Amino acid sequence: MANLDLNELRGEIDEIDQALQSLIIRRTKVVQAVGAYKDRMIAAGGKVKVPYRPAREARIMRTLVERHEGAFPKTALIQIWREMIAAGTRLEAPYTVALGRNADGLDCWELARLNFGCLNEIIEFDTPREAFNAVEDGRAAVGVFPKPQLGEAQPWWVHLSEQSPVRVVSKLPFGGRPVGRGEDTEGFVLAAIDLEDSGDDRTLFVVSLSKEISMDTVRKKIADGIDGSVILGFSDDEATDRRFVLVDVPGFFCNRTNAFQSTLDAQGLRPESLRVVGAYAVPLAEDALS
Ligand SMILES: O=C(O)C(=O)C[C@]1(C(=O)O)C=C[C@@H](O)C=C1
Repeated sequence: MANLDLNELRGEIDEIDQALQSLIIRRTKVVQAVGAYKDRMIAAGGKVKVPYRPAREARIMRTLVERHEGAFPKTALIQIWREMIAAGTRLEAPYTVALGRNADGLDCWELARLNFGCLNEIIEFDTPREAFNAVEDGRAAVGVFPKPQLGEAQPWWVHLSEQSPVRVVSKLPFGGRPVGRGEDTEGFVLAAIDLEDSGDDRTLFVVSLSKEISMDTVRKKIADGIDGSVILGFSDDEATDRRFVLVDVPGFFCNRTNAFQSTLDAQGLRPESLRVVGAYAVPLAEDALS
């Protein structure tokens, strides 16, 4: 009798597996149609050639987590979709990942593997400049770089210049950390794509200020001006008296740089220049995943 029940249950699992597989086959055909649409846009002169759309992915993941129920862990659910999305994106265009490390040798290999799936090649580079170049010249579709550290030497984000189409487009981990190695790492994804609003985002600015203003003053004034803003890094320009500061601001500010400029002016910081260097979907909170 027990055996009979087991066979019945396994029969039901087989049925479910087949239904899931049929849906994956169907989803893949739709993703290929999206790829063909993007190809037509590129042929018509569209400049964005990388199929990665992190804002759309963030919306998909948030919806999955919101409607989930039952015992299956949400982080594992997300990982199933990560594999599906990464494998499908690869059908749209080559999807190589450039891995940047910081001056301490830290990288985000585990985060890159989890986010971009088991199939995509991860190329490791010795310097942030080399990894950045690979994204810029199209040898890699995306780059994964460790979260900047305050006061670090040669930060990678100084390469996000006005002349470069490369931007920060996503933060990792988005939903669920690696278990064990890499569990404490955080990173940013870089790509040469347009910044899109996911509905819950943060924006990264590089602000050029006089070195005469102390970092304590900068920190205090920016924190007073914008609730929830964080300074992620700073880098002194050797040749001038300028200092570049990387500021992470809540909200999607890409079309509203004036608002940020006015806030800094009101705080008396008067930046010489101010640029958006990225925007990213706010990752899922740990408690939303439990
Ligand atoms: O919606 C798109 O633009 C797609 O290419 C489809 C898809 C997906 O598999 O759902 C794949 C890659 C993108 O990063 C986002 C979503």
